[in-house]
Amino acid sequence: MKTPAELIGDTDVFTKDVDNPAARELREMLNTQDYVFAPGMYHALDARLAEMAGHDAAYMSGYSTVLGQFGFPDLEMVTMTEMVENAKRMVEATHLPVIADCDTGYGGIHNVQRAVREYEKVGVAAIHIEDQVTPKRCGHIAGKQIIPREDAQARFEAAVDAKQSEDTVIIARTDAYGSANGDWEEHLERGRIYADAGVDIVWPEMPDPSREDAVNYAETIHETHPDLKLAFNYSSSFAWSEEDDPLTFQELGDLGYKYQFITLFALHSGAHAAYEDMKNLAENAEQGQFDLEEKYMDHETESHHELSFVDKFQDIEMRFDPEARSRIEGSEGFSEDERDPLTAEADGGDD
Ligand SMILES: O=CC(=O)O
Repeated sequence: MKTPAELIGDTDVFTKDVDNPAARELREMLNTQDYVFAPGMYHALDARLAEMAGHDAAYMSGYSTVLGQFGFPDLEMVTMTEMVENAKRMVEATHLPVIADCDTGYGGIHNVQRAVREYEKVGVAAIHIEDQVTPKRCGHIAGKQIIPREDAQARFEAAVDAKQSEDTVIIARTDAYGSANGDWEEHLERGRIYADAGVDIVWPEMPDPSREDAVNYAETIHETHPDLKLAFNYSSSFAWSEEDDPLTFQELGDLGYKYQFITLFALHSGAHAAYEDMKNLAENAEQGQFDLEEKYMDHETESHHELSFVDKFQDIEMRFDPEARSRIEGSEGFSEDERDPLTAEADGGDD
């Protein structure tokens, strides 16, 4: 028999070592590449597509998740549990390290610590936490406000302290510049304070795509923290293509913005494509399907059966179920030998 006090002893019962190989891989890339880039996305298939397309990492963007999975604006209406669940699905769907949005940490110090651990448990390589009040809002929706410096420092110290794997990467975002109660000097000072709190990367959220601000921030903070890695949001809220001379990824990498991402890249890409194709279908009936097939036949994304690794799952069936082989061979539909579901003579795999 033990008392609760004896049970907890000198150790924190909530602390369990976690191995985080994805975080080690991300750290290795951050230390050796000019920069690490991740497209923003919100679901498992996009994470797999990012890997197929040759990206370094997959970024579970908060805005993408709340809009893509719930249809909400980015106003912290989705819970930590729902965010972690989404991150878990993405981690399981790809070999890429996943960097995930952890908003404000979802409450006070205990919530922040729990959030760090929950994300680690599902295999996320890195999370970012910001210094806005809870509930937060997208950095580019008017009305954002930051918590006092001391509270923010405590938030980040608690996040670093909560890590179960020393490899897990903590990114501290400051929203000071462009908020209702912050300014440029606060933006810089908070970056320094968060770096001193032990975070791995500082993300200064910028209100516009200004080169001057990006350069100024990096040069100024590196005067006091020369080795500090920065993150840069090549934000989907800006019209980069309308800039006369937009910042380039390489230029940002040279400035020390070692982690770069485009928040809603896959969401915009998917929304645009799906809307146009659905409009065509609404206007032109089956011709809409013929036109879509023309776009994806013979393309890497042609087969949903291949994208979902059906043959691997059929192999597993055949290993564990003695009747699976004859069932698969004696029926119609996609199997390893019948790889092209669109042109297969007998195709029952139509879902
Ligand atoms: O903070 C970034 C995002 O929500 O995508």
